[in-house]
Amino acid sequence: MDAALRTLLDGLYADGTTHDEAQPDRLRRRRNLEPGSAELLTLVLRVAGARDVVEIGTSNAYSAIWLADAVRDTGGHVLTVDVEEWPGAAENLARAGVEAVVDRRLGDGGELLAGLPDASVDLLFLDAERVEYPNWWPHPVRVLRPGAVLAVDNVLSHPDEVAPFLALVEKHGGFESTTATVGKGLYLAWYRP
Ligand SMILES: C[S@@+](CC[C@H](N)C(=O)[O-])C[C@H]1O[C@@H](n2cnc3c(N)ncnc32)[C@H](O)[C@@H]1O
Repeated sequence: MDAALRTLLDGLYADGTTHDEAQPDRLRRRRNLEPGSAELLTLVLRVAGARDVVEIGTSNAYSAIWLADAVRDTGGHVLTVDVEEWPGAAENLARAGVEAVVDRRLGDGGELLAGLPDASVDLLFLDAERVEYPNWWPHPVRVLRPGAVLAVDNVLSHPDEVAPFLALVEKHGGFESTTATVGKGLYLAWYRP
């Protein structure tokens, strides 16, 4: 990542932290991915050579910018979806100069996944309302290509909320996984069906 983009991202993260500290309603907070988690996730993306990347939970596009910068190295693109139009999302993608590799949609993550073809995604990042993930089954796994990466944030900060989804993944089988003790806990799994 070039220094100018990192400066922009650091500014967005700092602004988001200030914003969220002053916002009592959890659902109105931006809840941006922690920088350490973004660094690890995008390193994994690059090492995996992931090209078709899907993010559920755009917020103001902080993590989408990280993903977009990484897919420029793999020749890929990012499809990111959110149920809400967050202030700043479009502007932030433009400021970062990554619009060409990002398809930003408004809608439900589960519906988006249900509409994707089988085995069409190289990296799926789930960063939305965690208790909804089991309702999306089997699509989070159905859409993964062999060798794809499944990433889920907040695994250590909200273990009870992600447990039902991770239990489905475990029961399905075919994953080599770990939870990185970075940020709020980033679950990373490699898919070998
Ligand atoms: C933790 S924030 C995402 C943060 C973002 N990934 C970042 O790092 O900047 C969670 C987001 O999920 C969105 N969301 C909640 N339920 C959703 C759903 N069913 N489908 C898509 N997005 C959803 C919320 O509107 C919110 O913007």
